[in-house]
Amino acid sequence: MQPILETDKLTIAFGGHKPVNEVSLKIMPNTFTSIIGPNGAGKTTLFNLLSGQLKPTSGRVLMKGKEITHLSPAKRTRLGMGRSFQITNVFPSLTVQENVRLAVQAQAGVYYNLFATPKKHAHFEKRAQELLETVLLGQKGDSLAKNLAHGEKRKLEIAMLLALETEVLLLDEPTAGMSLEEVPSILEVIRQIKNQGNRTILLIEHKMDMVLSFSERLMVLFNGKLLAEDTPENIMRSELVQKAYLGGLYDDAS
Ligand SMILES: Nc1ncnc2c1ncn2[C@@H]1O[C@H](COP(=O)(O)OP(=O)(O)OP(=O)(O)O)[C@@H](O)[C@H]1O
Repeated sequence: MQPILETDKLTIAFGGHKPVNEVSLKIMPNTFTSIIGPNGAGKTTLFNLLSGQLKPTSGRVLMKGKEITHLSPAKRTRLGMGRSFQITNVFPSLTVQENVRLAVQAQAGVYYNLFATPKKHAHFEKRAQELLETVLLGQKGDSLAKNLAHGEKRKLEIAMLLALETEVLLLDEPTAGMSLEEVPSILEVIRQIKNQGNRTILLIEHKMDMVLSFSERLMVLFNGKLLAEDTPENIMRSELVQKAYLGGLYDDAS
């Protein structure tokens, strides 16, 4: 089977420093992979390279076997790659429902028209409502986006990514900045999306309990290098990884 996402010796250098250094990875379709590693290991930089926010110094990024190394983030989104929490087109003064409906319409090629024909409108509205239910915002459709709590905004962003029919979902610390009460429901959202079984999810996360409960594969980044890639069980047993962790180099796993 062809990987849905692949990198080949992906490298970015800032001066002499290489936060991502010859990383070659393969992500298979409909899998859940977490990327772990200490602060500064290069995880977010790797996401920036995958999503196109940064261009590599060398190496390649491929999606479904097609090279996308030089495509803009918008073009990658159109190919089905979505990164959460970087959505710039949430309209704060529109309702939650309207925001998701516009994303559904954008995917259908009917841009920024709040007043589509009644039949189409009903179809878009129904799809928007389904997505809101997937992200547990089914009761919040009429709220203005700007009035949502932080965790709810993140759920809205995920609904909009799903509306764009994102096949590859890049989640960068989805529970960061959330109150303790907000965390379980975002975990439930991620679980539901995983259980639908039709998305490939890449997660950057420090919370090891979350990583272990979701992931089929783990990738360990260390000093910009891919130190290990395996099942969570094997990674946890790996001497190399334990050395990195126990050597005091990884002190923020919680
Ligand atoms: N634009 C940039 N210019 C120079 N250095 C950068 C730039 N972006 C990232 N870096 C450096 O790359 C390294 C990796 O940072 P990155 O944010 O990718 O790590 P991380 O693994 O995501 O860390 P954290 O877990 O703390 O989020 C850091 O040393 C950082 O200072």
